[in-house]
Amino acid sequence: MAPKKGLLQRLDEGPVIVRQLHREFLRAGSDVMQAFTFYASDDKLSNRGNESSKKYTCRGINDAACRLAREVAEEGDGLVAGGLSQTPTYLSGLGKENTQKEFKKQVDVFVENKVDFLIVEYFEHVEEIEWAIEVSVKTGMPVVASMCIGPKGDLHGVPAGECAVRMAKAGAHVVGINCHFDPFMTLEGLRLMKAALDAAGVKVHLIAQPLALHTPDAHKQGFIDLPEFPFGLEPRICTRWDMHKYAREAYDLGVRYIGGCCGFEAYHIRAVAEELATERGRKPKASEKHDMWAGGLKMHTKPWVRARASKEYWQSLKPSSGRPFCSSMSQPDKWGVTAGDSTLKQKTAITTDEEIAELAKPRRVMNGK
Ligand code: MET
Ligand SMILES: [Zn+2]
Repeated sequence: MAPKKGLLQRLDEGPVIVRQLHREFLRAGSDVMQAFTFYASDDKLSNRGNESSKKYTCRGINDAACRLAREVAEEGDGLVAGGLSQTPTYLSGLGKENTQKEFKKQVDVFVENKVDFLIVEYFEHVEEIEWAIEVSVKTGMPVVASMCIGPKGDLHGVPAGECAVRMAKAGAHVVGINCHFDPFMTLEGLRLMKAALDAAGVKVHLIAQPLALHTPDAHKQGFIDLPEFPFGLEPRICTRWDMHKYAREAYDLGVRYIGGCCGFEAYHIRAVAEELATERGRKPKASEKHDMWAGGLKMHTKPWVRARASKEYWQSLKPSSGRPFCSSMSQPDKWGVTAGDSTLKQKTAITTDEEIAELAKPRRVMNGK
């Protein structure tokens, strides 16, 4: 008889690869191995509606993710964080008790795995994140809370500053913004948060985990409404030089948890860590084979490329896109722009075949025809 498979083997969809992904970021300078637990609540996993998803449970995924993150964190001096995010239960209007039950199941696994802290992230509604913070602080662990909002506030119309104050008052030790907007729009939102926290006399640390994508044309709901979301966003990717600028601006603003969300690759994090090497008192491991500010180009065979081995050159570069028929800005999806305050409303607003057909049409661009 074949031996029974253990949990990790049953969930074996490439733990080697997951470990390696953590490892790349650890070497690039990440202090935190954030376990891959995003959206891994039971209600979300069963929401996926396909047969194969049934083998994935909140407990199974979160447990395996925590173990893998810890294994790699121990290869350096990394911390492990377990993350919670928004739930279908909240969006379906099923109320506080049911929503908190979903959070509690995830948090229990994080407690059992002795993660170093919790990240409550990617919430569009401040009310829901308050419920998540409430459950999280009961563990006694440090709680980081970030919303996927921009300078225009949450999807119920609560301003960014007020969201920050409410997250802090709910008990979060670090508050801020993740995902949905580019680094510079995210920092705009954080400026508003900082001002409101200062005005309210509330002392907490700040976190930024922006996209590694330029989104100057995004509206209230961020990159979700861009026509390129989610599979055509590559032309918007930030360069490592954008990340140097982001890291410096974030630090100067007083942000001390400076990270990244969708689109970030290890080299982006290395740029952040190198920009702040003096403040951090060290360079990342990956910098042993990487000269800052393109120093390695001094060895290039072509003299005009050798001439680019300078901070000034890369800091002032305006990179071309190489796409002559593309505009720099898109027209965000009209549902995201106009549907207003709640994702719930947006979901129910789109009902007819005509509306769906309209949505599927290629989007016009702002500067073109
Ligand atoms: C859509 S935001 C995703 C956040 C999560 N921490 C992740 O990196 O997967
Ligand atoms: Zn993201």
